[in-house]
Amino acid sequence: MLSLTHVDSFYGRSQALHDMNVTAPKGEILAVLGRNGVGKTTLLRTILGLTDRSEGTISLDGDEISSMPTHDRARSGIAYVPQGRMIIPDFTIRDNILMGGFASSGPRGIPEIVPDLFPYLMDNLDRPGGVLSGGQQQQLAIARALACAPSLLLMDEPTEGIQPNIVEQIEDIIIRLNRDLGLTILLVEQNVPFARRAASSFVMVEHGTAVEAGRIHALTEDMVARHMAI
Ligand SMILES: Nc1ncnc2c1ncn2[C@@H]1O[C@H](COP(=O)(O)OP(=O)(O)OP(=O)(O)O)[C@@H](O)[C@H]1O
Repeated sequence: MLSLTHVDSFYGRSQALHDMNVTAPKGEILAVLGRNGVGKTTLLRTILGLTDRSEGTISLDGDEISSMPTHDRARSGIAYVPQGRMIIPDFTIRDNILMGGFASSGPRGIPEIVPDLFPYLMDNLDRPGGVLSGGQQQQLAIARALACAPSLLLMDEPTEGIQPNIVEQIEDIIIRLNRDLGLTILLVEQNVPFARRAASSFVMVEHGTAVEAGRIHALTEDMVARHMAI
């Protein structure tokens, strides 16, 4: 289980998270919902220690991680699929995947599940990452995250900017990562129907804090309208 208790987080002097409390049960998907700019990405970055400073408690499976440097948080089993995917275009698909393994202390290589989940990537390991479509790059970003053998995956709008006919494939893969591999996933998502389909629980973020949270069936249309409508 991941839990954040009374977490504040800062970029320089600017405070982006205020008294944030979040619980992500082990082996479940937690949907992180809210409008643009409310602090969802900052929440993921804070869990990894990537903001300038944070206060409060962050614990993963009972271990306090908030004083650890980012590389130790990655070693403790946290992987990140960032918004925009951040593929290195001149690196091959193979090297982009292997790069993820350097974040872990375990064996390095292409994760066993990759051929099954992403046959196209396996068939094109020597092609540069930059030639891939948005959907294929998202697959690559997920494969790279899996290369550090994580127990917790932080995913930032994984279907954003992807062709509609590929979105469903990515969604199914995210659900498989949870159901088949047992990964705990924090899923930042604007697509509420997908969040309802995939997640067991949700947290609604506004002004850098959690304003609603609960099991996914408790997410009402009224909450969505109040906190997500533009
Ligand atoms: N590197 C940064 N330096 C300073 N302020 C930042 C930085 N990144 C984000 N912020 C500010 O922190 C607040 C939260 O931004 P964040 O990107 O976490 O929101 P978000 O909910 O993920 O939005 P989006 O859906 O647009 O990514 C915003 O006010 C933003 O301007």
